[in-house]
Amino acid sequence: MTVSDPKLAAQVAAALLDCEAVSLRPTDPFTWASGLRSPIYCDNRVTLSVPATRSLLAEGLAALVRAQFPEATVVAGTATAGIAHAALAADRLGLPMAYVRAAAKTHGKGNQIEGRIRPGAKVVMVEDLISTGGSVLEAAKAVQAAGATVLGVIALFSYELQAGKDAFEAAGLPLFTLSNYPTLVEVAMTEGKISEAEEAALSTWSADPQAWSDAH
Ligand SMILES: O=P(O)(O)OC[C@H]1O[C@H](OP(=O)(O)OP(=O)(O)O)[C@H](O)[C@@H]1O
Ligand SMILES: O=C(O)c1cc(=O)[nH]c(=O)[nH]1
Repeated sequence: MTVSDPKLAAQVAAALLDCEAVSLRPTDPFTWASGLRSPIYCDNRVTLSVPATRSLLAEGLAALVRAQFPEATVVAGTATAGIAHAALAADRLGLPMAYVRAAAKTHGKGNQIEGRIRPGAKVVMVEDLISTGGSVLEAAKAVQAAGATVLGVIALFSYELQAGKDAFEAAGLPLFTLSNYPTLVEVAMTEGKISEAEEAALSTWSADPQAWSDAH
């Protein structure tokens, strides 16, 4: 898991805080896609409603593809929250775009992959947010099963959980993100957007998210 530009990581963290994408609810925890319960939720979907932030993220993702995966032939979003960001980045890159559902449709064409990913394509997966990595890595498996090569994953944000790091290592896929949890907390503290008590609570959670989840 790599943040390639610390200055951009801080800028993206500040933008997420500014558009109120980040919520803290320690006494009424969020349930994540993985089933983990958490005191924090980062709703990157709201960035689509803020043009300046949306552009910052799209430019950042496109730059990641140019720098890390110049051989990419397709940009593929993970349904649903990764789709729009993949489309915005693909448009800037002039590359084909597709998206991958969590499961194949049970009607219509029965597709899991929408748009075209041909055998031999070199695909960069786009996700909005990485917690355990389960969603995007399942989507990557569908792309591989279609005969394409997955070069790696890019995302707006990662919690940097050990479970996520292990999952990417096991899948043999590199992950590059625009920002991450440590940067978010640092910027939130510097800007006075979280109190010392909230920082301490988040620190307890991030030291062992599974234990925190089990206890809540
Ligand atoms: O790394 P993971 O543990 O898989 O968690 C992250 C995933 O969870 C969220 O999706 P969600 O399932 O809430 O659906 P959505 O994208 O349709 O909003 C998010 O958009 C990621 O896809
Ligand atoms: O793991 C998740 O489901 C998740 C966490 C988070 O902070 N934001 C989000 O959209 N999903």
